[in-house]
Amino acid sequence: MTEALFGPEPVTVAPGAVHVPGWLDADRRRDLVRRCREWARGPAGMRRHRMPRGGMMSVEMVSLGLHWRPYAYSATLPGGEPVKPFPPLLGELARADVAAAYGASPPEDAPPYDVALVNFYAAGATMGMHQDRDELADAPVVSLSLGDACVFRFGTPHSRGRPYTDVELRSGDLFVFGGPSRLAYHGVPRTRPGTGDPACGLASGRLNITVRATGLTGAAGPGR
Ligand SMILES: O=C(O)CCC(=O)C(=O)O
Ligand SMILES: [Fe+2]
Repeated sequence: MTEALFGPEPVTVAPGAVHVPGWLDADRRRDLVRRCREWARGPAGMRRHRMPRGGMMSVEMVSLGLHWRPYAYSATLPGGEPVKPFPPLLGELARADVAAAYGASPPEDAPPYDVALVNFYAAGATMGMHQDRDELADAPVVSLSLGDACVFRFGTPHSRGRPYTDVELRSGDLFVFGGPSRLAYHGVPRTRPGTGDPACGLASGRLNITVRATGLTGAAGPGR
């Protein structure tokens, strides 16, 4: 493996969209899985959202910093309970992730990372093609994958259909999408049960963490 010899090499999938295979080392993977388990616990734990047309999402998710539901952020959960705080560690990690993907740190005055969505894919769970467009800030979205591998479908900002690239995301991989790809359609048409990484502490299923800058937690936003 050249990765073992040279370390993780970024692969540009589309302008501003970079895949860094094998980015998280084993200690970081284990630590993130342990943290995800804490974040997943109730109260304010993982839930499946109903889509506007009535169907349920197959992915379970919890958000940190602000509550996300299709398709908006709010400062509290629907029952008024507080949202789990955004962990500073994820903000620091996201900045390091952007630097690893783009070869340059985000500018000092970049909008701060303030929200993370933690998704759990049990066997059979999928995510349809969508844009991440509920954020006001244009900072790149940072995505970290743990556990089972998946097919991550990455398209263009223009349509949920072709052209797109299918990227295999494995445990420890980083994917960053910003710039001209910030609003690209993307989704997870399948995971690959049994291809995971039991040493990271996840016996089955796939975890994905996306870290985002919403531009909403300043004075005027719902995070106030
Ligand atoms: O699970 C993934 O890799 C993608 C997740 C995603 O697109 C999202 O949470 O908006
Ligand atoms: Fe997304």
